[in-house]
This record gives sequence, structure tokens and C-alpha cells, in this order.
Amino acid sequence: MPRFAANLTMLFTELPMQDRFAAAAHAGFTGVEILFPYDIAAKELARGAIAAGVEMVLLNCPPPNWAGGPRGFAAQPDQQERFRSDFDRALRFAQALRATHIHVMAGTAQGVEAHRVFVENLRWATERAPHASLTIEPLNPTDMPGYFLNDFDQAVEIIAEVGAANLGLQFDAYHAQMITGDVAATWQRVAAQVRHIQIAGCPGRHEPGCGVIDYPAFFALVEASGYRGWISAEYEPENHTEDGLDWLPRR
Ligand SMILES: O=C(O)C(=O)[C@H](O)CO
Ligand SMILES: [Mg+2]
Repeated sequence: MPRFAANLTMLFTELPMQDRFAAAAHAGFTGVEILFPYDIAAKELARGAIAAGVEMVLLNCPPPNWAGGPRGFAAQPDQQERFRSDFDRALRFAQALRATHIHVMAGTAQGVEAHRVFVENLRWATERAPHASLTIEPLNPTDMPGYFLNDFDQAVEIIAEVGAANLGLQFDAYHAQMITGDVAATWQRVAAQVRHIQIAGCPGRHEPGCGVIDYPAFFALVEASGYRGWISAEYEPENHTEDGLDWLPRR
């Protein structure tokens, strides 16, 4: 059975960040992720995770914070210097938090030069942090217009081109359904590259129990593929987070 993590940027937002770790543990999650943790000192976050007994599974890189910033710039040709310094900051946070994965966000960009820069930045980052697991995640163009990485085949090609053992695919089932209309078939195509999974109901991006994705079937498929990583709940709760956790296995 895969392990389940709660995305603390989106779940338990009824509480201050420091209290979300314990709330996630109490609800039955054994891991947590925070999209952009950089507004809070890493030591403080690490204390919260340790006290609650949850593992830090993932953080995003760059940008520096969640409020109003762009969704990354690793594929933006004029931002390579900034990418490198912000990646180093993400690495320091990941080390302090003992985070399993760092999600490298491409940002809005298009064309051949963006592809070249993204590959170059990813090569640099995988060499800079040979012991870190880095991921890239296709985001659907309805929610994230103009985002460079918006297709699963494109992501698999980029991972192959970078050719680093510590770079893999972040498979968000919500985005997969939005992009391809068939999350199960997409999973079958790319499962070998997947390092991390995120889930939400589709459409709407609410609880995994609502919408067209059959999550019990998806979890069975994932398990049958031999996936042993995390599945992270990354959705906007319809109401109070605690009231919408019926989908979580083993509760
Ligand atoms: O949008 C998503 O699905 C993500 O996982 C991004 O990291 C959010 O910034
Ligand atoms: Mg996601």
C-alpha cells in the first residue's frame, strides 16, 4: 500500500502552518509536503514535522514564496542565474527538512530555447545535488496557461534527455486527467518514470472522492505497478479538511 501525504499548502488551512503537521498526523497521514515553504524558517518547520512524527515529502523550487510569485522559472532563458541561486536555497531547505523530493518548476515559457534552457538547468541541478531526488510535473493549460511543461510525453522526453538518475516524473492525477482525459492510460504509459504522485478530484480539484477519477481503482493500479513512493493529497477541500477525508484508505 502506498504511503499517503497531506499537502499542507492546500489542506488544513483552517490552522496556522505550525499546527498543520499535527492535524495531518492525527488524520492518518504519515507524510506532508509544502509547496513553497520559504516564508518560514526551515528549523521551525522541521520542528513541526518532527514533533508530529511526519516525514517531509516534497517542496517546490523556485520561486521564493507562494504569495503572488510566478510558478517557477527553470525554463526561462533570461533567469538562469536566479534559478541557480534559488535552487541552492531550495536545497538548503530540503536538507534541513530532510525532504524526499524537490519539484523543479519550469514556469511560463515556450519554444526551442526554453526547452534547451530547461534541460540545461535540470542537468546543472541534478549534478549540483546528486543525492537529492528532483522531479518535474506537467501542469494542465486550463489552470496554468502558458506553463512550459504541459504534456506527459514532453516530460518523459526531457527526463531522458537530461539523463540523470536523480530526476523523475511527478504524476499529478488531476493534471493527467485534465490533460489527457484518461488518468489510468496515462499512468500505464509513464509509470516507470514516476517518483511522486499527487491526487485531487477532477473536475474541480476538490476531494479525491468527487469527480470522474475512480481513485480506489487508481490506487490498485499504482500498487500493481510496483510503485512504492508517496501519494500526496493536493486539493482544495470543499469544506473543513477533516470532513472530507473519507477517501483516505485505512481510516
Ligand atoms: O499545481 C500543482 O499541481 C503542483 O503540484 C504545483 O507544485 C503547484 O505549484
Ligand atoms: Mg501537483
